[in-house]
Amino acid sequence: MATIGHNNLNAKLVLLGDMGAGKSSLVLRFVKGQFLEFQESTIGAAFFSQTLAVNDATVKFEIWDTAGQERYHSLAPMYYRGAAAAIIVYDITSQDSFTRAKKWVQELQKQGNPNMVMAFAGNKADLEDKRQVTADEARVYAEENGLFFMETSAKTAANVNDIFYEIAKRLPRAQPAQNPAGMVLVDRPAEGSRGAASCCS
Ligand SMILES: Nc1nc2c(ncn2[C@@H]2O[C@H](COP(=O)(O)OP(=O)(O)OP(=O)(O)O)[C@@H](O)[C@H]2O)c(=O)[nH]1
Repeated sequence: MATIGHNNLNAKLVLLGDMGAGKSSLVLRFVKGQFLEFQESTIGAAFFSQTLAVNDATVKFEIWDTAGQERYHSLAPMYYRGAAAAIIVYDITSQDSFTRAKKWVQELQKQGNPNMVMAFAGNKADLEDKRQVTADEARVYAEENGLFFMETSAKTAANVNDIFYEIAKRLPRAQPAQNPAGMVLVDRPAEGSRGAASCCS
């Protein structure tokens, strides 16, 4: 969920997509400005955080980078449950990864937070000569499903900060802080003083 207080917003964000699509690479590029040609496959999930300034507010993303291997699929709800935003990633050089990404969208539409901001990222845009998924095909799909679409490259950094920035701008701002410390403090008059004119300014 996104929580807000004094113009500071905390937002849980999850990355989903086929193995090898470039989820970890996008996060590594966004959080550390790095890219590894041989990025290791994620086991389970990995957590990162990064803060962005957007207009007069700051958004602290709490990022869950999930593992794309099928054997980890059953863990995914733990990471997307309660998320304010998701980036569904496919690899523009792989039709299979595009098909897999659409399955993730369906799953989020059925089981995710209904107000979730969803971004659809066609990654590896630097590999134009190996392209299997056209930008038009993905854009039409994204529009039909209420997602916003960008092609990205974790390798060249194209559109990487932009996709997080776009998400930050789209997060709903009207929500009051939701017990950030997990505790509810109620300012209740002491027993016996109720109704008395003894209170309290
Ligand atoms: N050319 C190119 N290669 C990329 C890009 N993004 C990722 N890669 C490469 O693709 C491979 C897989 O990237 P990862 O970031 O591990 O993919 P992932 O989606 O996190 O994979 P899992 O952890 O298995 O789910 C790595 O060798 C990366 O170097 C990109 O934008 N361009």
